Amino acid sequence: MPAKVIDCKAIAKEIRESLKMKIREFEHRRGMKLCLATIIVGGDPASVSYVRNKEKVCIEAGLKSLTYELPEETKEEELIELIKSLNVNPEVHGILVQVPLPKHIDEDHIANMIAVHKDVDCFNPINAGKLYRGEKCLIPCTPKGIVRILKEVNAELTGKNVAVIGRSNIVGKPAAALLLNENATVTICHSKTKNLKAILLSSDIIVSAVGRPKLVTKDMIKEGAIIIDAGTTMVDGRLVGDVDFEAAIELASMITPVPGGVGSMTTTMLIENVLEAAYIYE
Ligand SMILES: Nc1nc2c(c(=O)[nH]1)N[C@@H](CN(C=O)c1ccc(C(=O)N[C@@H](CCC(=O)O)C(=O)O)cc1)CN2
Ligand SMILES: [Mg+2]
Repeated sequence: MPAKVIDCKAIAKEIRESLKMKIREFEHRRGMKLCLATIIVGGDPASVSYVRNKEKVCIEAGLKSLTYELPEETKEEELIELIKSLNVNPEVHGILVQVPLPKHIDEDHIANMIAVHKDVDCFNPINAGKLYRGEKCLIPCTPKGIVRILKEVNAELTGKNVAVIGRSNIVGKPAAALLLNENATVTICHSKTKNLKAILLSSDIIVSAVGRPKLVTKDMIKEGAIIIDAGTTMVDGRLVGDVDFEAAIELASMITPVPGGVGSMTTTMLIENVLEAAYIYE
C-alpha cells in the first residue's frame, strides 16, 4: 500500500483556527493586540519572501506585525540597539530576527541580545539550553512543527529509532533534542556520517532537514517508516525535498510532501509561540 501523504496544510489550518480564538481572548484580557516584531537585514529575495509570508499569516490570525527592514550595511551595534528597544517595549510580545544576517554581523551576538521571554525562534542560548534540558521554553518553530505533525498522526515515539539528518541550530539539533525528550532513540546524521544507509534502514522515523534533493532514496527506507521531509531546494523552478518522494511513497507508511509539508506548520508554530511568549511572565 502506498504511504499516506500527511496533509500538513490541513493540520496547520486547524491549529490556526484554534489559535485565533486564543488571540482574541488575549486582546480582550490585555486590551492590546498580540504583537510580533520581525527584523530583516538586507534584501535577500528568499528571506524577504519568508518575512512577507510570516507577516501575512500573523495578520490573518489577528496579530499586529511590525516589520523592520534594515539596509545590508546596518552595523551590528545598530541592530543590537533596535533589539534592546523591542526587548523593553511592553507592546511587543515576540521578536524574530530573520537569518542569515549579513556576514559582518555575528549571529551569535545577536542571538544573545534577544530577551529570553520574547525569543520566539529559540535563538538565545538560554532558551536553547532549556530546550536541551527538557525545561519549559519557547521551542523553535520548524522542529516544533515536526513533532506536532508526528503527534497529530498518532506516531508512537517512545523507544522508536529516529534518524534526524542535518545538524543545524535552527532545525536538526533542536528536532533531535525534542524527539529525545519524547523518549525516542535519536541518531543525528550529517555530511560526515559514514553509514547513513544502515542507520536509515534501522529507523522507524526519518526526519530530514538538509536541503539536498534525493539524499534519501528508496533503498535507504525501512518498510513502514514515517518520513518527515523538512528539506527544501529549488530544482528547475520547482521546490523539492530531501527525499525521493515518488520512490519513498511505495515503502513508507506516512510521508510529508514538499511543498505544503513541514513549511506549512512553521508559521503556525510561530503564531503559537508569540501567544506563549505573551503569557510567559503573566
Ligand atoms: N529567524 C528565522 N530565520 C530563518 C528561519 C526561521 O525559522 N527563523 N528558517 C529559514 C527560512 N524560512 C523561514 O524563515 C523558511 C525556509 C524554507 C521554507 C520552505 O521551503 N517552506 C516550504 C514551502 C512552503 C510552501 O508550502 O509553499 C516547505 O517546507 O514545504 C519556509 C521557511 C531560515 N531563516
Ligand atoms: Mg527553516
